[in-house]
Amino acid sequence: MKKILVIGGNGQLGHCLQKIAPKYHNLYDFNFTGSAVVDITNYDQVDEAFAEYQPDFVINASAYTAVDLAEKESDRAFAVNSDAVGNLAKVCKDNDAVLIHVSTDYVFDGETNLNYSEDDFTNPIGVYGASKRKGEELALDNNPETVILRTSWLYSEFNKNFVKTMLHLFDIKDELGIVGDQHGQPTNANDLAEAIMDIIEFQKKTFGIYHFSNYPETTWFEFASKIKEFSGSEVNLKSITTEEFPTPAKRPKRSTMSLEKIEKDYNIEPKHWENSLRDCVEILKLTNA
Ligand SMILES: NC(=O)C1=CN([C@@H]2O[C@H](COP(=O)(O)OP(=O)(O)OC[C@H]3O[C@@H](n4cnc5c(N)ncnc54)[C@H](OP(=O)(O)O)[C@@H]3O)[C@@H](O)[C@H]2O)C=CC1
Ligand SMILES: Cc1cn([C@H]2C[C@H](O)[C@@H](COP(=O)(O)OP(=O)(O)O[C@H]3O[C@@H](C)C(=O)[C@@H](O)[C@H]3O)O2)c(=O)[nH]c1=O
Repeated sequence: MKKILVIGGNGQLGHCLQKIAPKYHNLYDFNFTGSAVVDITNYDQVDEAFAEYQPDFVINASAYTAVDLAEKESDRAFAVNSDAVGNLAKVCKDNDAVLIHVSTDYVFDGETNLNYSEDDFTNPIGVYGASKRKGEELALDNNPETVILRTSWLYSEFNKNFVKTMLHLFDIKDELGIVGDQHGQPTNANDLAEAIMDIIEFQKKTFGIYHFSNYPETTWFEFASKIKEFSGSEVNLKSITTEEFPTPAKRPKRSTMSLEKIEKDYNIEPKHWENSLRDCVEILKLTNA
């Protein structure tokens, strides 16, 4: 049986992978590790994990994802999102394991009206995006046979994310201002977990950078408006500008990504974000999470 090692197994994506793992129990032996057991910046722990689990595939679901805090904790962000990823790619190469790594739309500056393709020029405007971009480069330099999935605006029923933040704020506020001039593609992390498994299952693998998200594009305001609709909240939402919601880190104005390459090479069709959002809000309503 092929073995899959998941690093960052307690994060949002890690939980979604844990959720679908039972579907594959006849095909793959999964090992989920959290940062307490495998700290990706501790290269000895990474080596020990490879020696113990001898994985055929490694999914890197770990990352430093605090976009605003990264502006102050740049060293930590680069250690986790760049250097450790470069090391992991090298260890995968040395051990004949295929690395599936996850990156972000925040590698782009967002100053375009078009959907970014995988080859488009990157120009991160914050520390988090810069650290993720450096991780992409180091991974591919050290191991060209790495699959990098760039995704965007992830949410799910697990951990902290925009959907859960909104539902919480809807409960405690009468009115909320949400930025309406930043465009992107919300993505249910459960769909990302499925796409990762589809790639692992795909026989004729191709490597490099792929974009994966739900589609089409929207704004944070429209996204919040649908969360409101699906949850049945009575909150009053107001579309505001980026300038009216100052944050320590800048966010791209339009980081929308073309999804053609993954469809062509891996036969993975994107799902409409509203359908995937509806599923998530239903789960959250049922579980009161
Ligand atoms: N969230 C989003 O909106 C988006 C995320 N992405 C990318 O998707 C991937 C998954 O993100 P998501 O699941 O949301 O992230 P989360 O923040 O939910 O989870 C990240 C996980 O990484 C772990 N981690 C942090 N530092 C280390 C470390 N040194 N060693 C091992 N594990 C560590 C954390 O564990 P612990 O807390 O125990 O330290 C946490 O469980 C990441 O690569 C992220 O950059 C891309 C686009 C959007
Ligand atoms: C809470 C809140 C946020 N906002 C805005 C701020 C920001 O522009 C936008 C989203 O805010 P958040 O801080 O939740 O999202 P942010 O951390 O920027 O999300 C990003 O996370 C990283 C990890 C990624 O890789 C990206 O793809 C993206 O998902 O919503 C409001 O306008 N009103 C509000 O009440």
